[in-house]
Amino acid sequence: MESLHVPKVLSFLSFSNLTHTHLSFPPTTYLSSPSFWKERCKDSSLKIVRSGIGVHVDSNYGSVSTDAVKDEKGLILDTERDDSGSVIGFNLILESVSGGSKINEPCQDVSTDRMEEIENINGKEKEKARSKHNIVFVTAEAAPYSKTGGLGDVCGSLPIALASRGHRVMVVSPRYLHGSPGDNIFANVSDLQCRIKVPCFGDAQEVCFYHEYRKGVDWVFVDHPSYHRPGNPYGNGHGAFGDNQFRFTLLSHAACEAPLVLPLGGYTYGEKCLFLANDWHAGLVPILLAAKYRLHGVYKEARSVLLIHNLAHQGVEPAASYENFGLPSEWYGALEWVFPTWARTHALDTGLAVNVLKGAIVTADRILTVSQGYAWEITTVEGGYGLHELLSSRKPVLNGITNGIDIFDWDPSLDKHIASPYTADDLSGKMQCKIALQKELGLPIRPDCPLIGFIGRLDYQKGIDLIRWAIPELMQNDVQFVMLGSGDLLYEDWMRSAESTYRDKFRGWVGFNVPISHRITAGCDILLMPSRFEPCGLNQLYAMRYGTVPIVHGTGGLRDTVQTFNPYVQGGTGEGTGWLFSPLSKESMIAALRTAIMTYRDHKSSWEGIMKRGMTRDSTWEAAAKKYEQVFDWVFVDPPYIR
Ligand SMILES: Nc1ncnc2c1ncn2[C@@H]1O[C@H](COP(=O)(O)OP(=O)(O)O[C@H]2O[C@H](CO)[C@@H](O)[C@H](O)[C@H]2O)[C@@H](O)[C@H]1O
Repeated sequence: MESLHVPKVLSFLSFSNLTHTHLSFPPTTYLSSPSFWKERCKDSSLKIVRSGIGVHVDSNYGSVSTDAVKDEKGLILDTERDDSGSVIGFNLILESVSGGSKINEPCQDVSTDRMEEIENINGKEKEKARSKHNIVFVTAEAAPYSKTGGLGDVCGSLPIALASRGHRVMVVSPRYLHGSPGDNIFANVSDLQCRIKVPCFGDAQEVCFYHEYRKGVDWVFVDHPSYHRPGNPYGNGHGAFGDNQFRFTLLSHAACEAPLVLPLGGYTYGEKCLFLANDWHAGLVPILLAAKYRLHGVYKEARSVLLIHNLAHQGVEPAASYENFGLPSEWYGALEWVFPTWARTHALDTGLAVNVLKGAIVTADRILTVSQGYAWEITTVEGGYGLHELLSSRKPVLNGITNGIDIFDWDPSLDKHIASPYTADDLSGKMQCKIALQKELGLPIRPDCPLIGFIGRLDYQKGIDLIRWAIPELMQNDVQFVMLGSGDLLYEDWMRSAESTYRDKFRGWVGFNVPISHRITAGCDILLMPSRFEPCGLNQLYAMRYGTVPIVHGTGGLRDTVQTFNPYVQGGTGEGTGWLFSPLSKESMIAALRTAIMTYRDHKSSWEGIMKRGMTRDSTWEAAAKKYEQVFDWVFVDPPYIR
């Protein structure tokens, strides 16, 4: 997907300087808070127009703060002046209303109008969070603006769910332009006319911000020429972009500035916010909070949560590139990463590298993954990708919350991409979808023939090699098989050749196509997911919602979300929503498929029961959002992990 893929077994890395207890940096020699503002302003085209009790900062669009400044106890002091401007008193303002600052007005919370707008999303009263936070998602992808996989889906829908529960939510992501009609997705974003300079890669890099307020969420896009090129967010047909470290360093720096400098809806988010850093691309965010901002008295009340969607990608770069991050040199140890001898390329290779995700793990206030099963797996040698010891050391603050899905985007009764709508009460439309899919793909139209689907990145993670290995045997059965995916060129070529080998049974659609993914999800009877590891997995959730029965390897989030069919319980009606197989072998996968096909053919009512249980299962973000809120409450109870 992106950056360096870290070899699976890195169990004997140097862990010196890695854990919290090992983090020891020289005492800070940084300037106090007002001076820091001066420093920031030098870097970021903001300028101090007056200093004294308070700090006034001017940017391209106006003055950000007022006389208000935090004292040691976390209260806000607002000065009261007479007509001549002399200070005649101070007012204490409670923390709870210190959410952000309106340009040229005293600090106060987000406006009531705006809150009501957030509350009325989807036109119905929603259950509200007990305590509301200013939340800043930082992510390389957010659907519908950008998506290569599940990260985009989650960052496109979880923020909306949280906003609808009363939180103030901003998503910061790059403004990718590819020079294609797809760029139209940014048609409604507006230039905030805010340019800042961020210190990294040996210079002050200028970025600017675009914005769209949609579904209660502030979608903020960082703009820089390095985000404008053909391909996907991480690379093109020639592989990953060589400057991804630069592109995502920019993103993280810009995201840290956004709550301070962007007057969204008239108010900045302010310093008391919660950063949700997604995967390694945003991994610098918790590091910057600890290494730069907090040391200068900024973001002392902010917290960071690292949300791991996939531990296999860590943002590993040569050690010499450390200076590019714009971090103090004494923080090198937080990102230091040493490859084992066998993974080095030549005799003089010392194996020294820097690892952004590792840095985030040792600085974030809490860590989350996208299922409970995966939260445990990443603390094991097999699932930890070299980081298991470090993650184990942070177990007290490590949790897993299973992803939800966007139930409006993925709703078979409303889906505009599919041939015919259907519901759990009336499944007739599903057969129409199957016939339409067979027709579209040029397969023989055979309503009774089990149609098996696969959707996903053609990647080692997804067990695509197992499918390739199993296809000759599977194709001896009376089944049809449809695959949609892109990625590894070897497997793209194999899909094309399998199509000509099994003309009446196999179709391989090479590419990334959202409407087709909906049609496959609706038209197939079975969805196969032999993932080697799967932090959560979304396709099995979509499949169940569409009455398509998942057959999955029992790992991570797949094991947490799919329940194997058991016909002997519930008075003979059975329970379960699909089949889990284990171990990950061709034999066990084919055995599970055979069981499913036999059930499909010979036990129609059992099959319908499996479909309906899947369709009515709760996969909403609403349930997941409540669990996120619990973690948000915990993170604010604890002091910052690195102070
Ligand atoms: N060729 C194609 N055309 C159209 N759509 C395609 C496609 N290939 C994939 N998709 C779509 O991309 C998404 C993939 O989501 P997944 O959760 O299955 O995997 P991914 O590994 O990207 O995400 C990582 O992050 C997510 C989110 O946390 C975790 O669920 C997951 O386990 C983890 O690996 C789905 O919406 C799927 O339909």
